[in-house]
Amino acid sequence: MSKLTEAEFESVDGILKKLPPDDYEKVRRVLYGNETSELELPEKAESLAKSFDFELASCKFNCEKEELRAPRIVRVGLFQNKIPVAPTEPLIKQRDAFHKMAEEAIQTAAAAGVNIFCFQEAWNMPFAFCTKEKLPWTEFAEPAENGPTTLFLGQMAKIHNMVIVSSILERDEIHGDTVWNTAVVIDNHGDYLGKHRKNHIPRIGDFNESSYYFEGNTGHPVFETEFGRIAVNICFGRHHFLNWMMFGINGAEIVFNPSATIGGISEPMWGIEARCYAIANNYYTCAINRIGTEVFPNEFCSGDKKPAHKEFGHFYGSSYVSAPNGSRSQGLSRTKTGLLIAELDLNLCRQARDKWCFQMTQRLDMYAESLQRAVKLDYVPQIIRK
Ligand SMILES: NC(=O)NCCC(=O)O
Repeated sequence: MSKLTEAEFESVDGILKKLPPDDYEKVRRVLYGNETSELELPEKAESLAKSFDFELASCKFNCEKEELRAPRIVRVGLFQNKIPVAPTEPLIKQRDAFHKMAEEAIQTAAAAGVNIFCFQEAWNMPFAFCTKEKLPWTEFAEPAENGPTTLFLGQMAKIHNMVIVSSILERDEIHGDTVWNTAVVIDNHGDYLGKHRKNHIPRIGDFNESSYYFEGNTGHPVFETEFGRIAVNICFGRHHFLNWMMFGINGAEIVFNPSATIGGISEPMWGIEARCYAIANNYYTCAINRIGTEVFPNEFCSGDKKPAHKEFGHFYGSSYVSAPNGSRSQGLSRTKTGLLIAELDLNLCRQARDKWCFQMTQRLDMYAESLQRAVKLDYVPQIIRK
């Protein structure tokens, strides 16, 4: 079933581009908004991507020049990947393979001038929560501040003067060895800047992660980096509009959404959600999804009356970037490991705010007061009846 799905088609954009050019341009404008262009990437980036067998795509968003503020140009790199070796391999072999793949991706991103690089959710392990088994999978959990992956990426960040957002399974050794789903932000000097723990934990289909970790307790941090103010809304958090809103209220200019999701659950929503909240909050959003079908050693059930199985569907990639004015990049492939480079001018956030006045018209005080009442046990919904 999933093999068939994987082979189904390469990308939505690939199909759209089969339209006659005039028709394509009309459809593109309505579906994707303001025109964007491709970047001219250095030959080195192209040849590295080719040698590592990644798709390499790019997008530049247009922004008006201002007289009093200089442009604030930032390049982001979104990396979507298959697992490089099977989940049946020894863990150390798996971890080394993930790190090798990361090094190749970051090297390629550096050659393309990337300032901020972001991985998909739990990028350095198979997405094994569907199995409901603890060992060996919880062995992948490591301290956010100084675990082997953070230390390794710290070196990469320093060498390449790049901020790196690394979404991993965290082991909090100080607080009872608890496990969390966490995004670690490493600054461009290679130092740990901070972390954010996934706020909303799915309980849908095989995405039943709640027996591994609890809902995050780190609020909605925005990380001030040399390349702009960034935040991370991890996977299932993208369905929660208040989650997105709080990152905006705290001043985010780019919100990354590292994800792991399969076609059977979310594909029709994928292109809408991160883009919708870029519009609502007038910041850039970067949605990154993993790729491929992961086959686990033991069968597991999905609670859907179907026979037990060893995999739960195809992760469809399709990573993309949306701008504060609603325009968006094309998506990466549904089937290939890939790197999307997008050039953003952060001035567009304020330009979109001045145009649409969403912040001025949003009436937060009214909703704060209504929500205060709505969460009370004795709340009576405001319904008018005859
Ligand atoms: N990893 C994760 O939260 N997946 C949930 C499925 C979805 O939100 O599409």
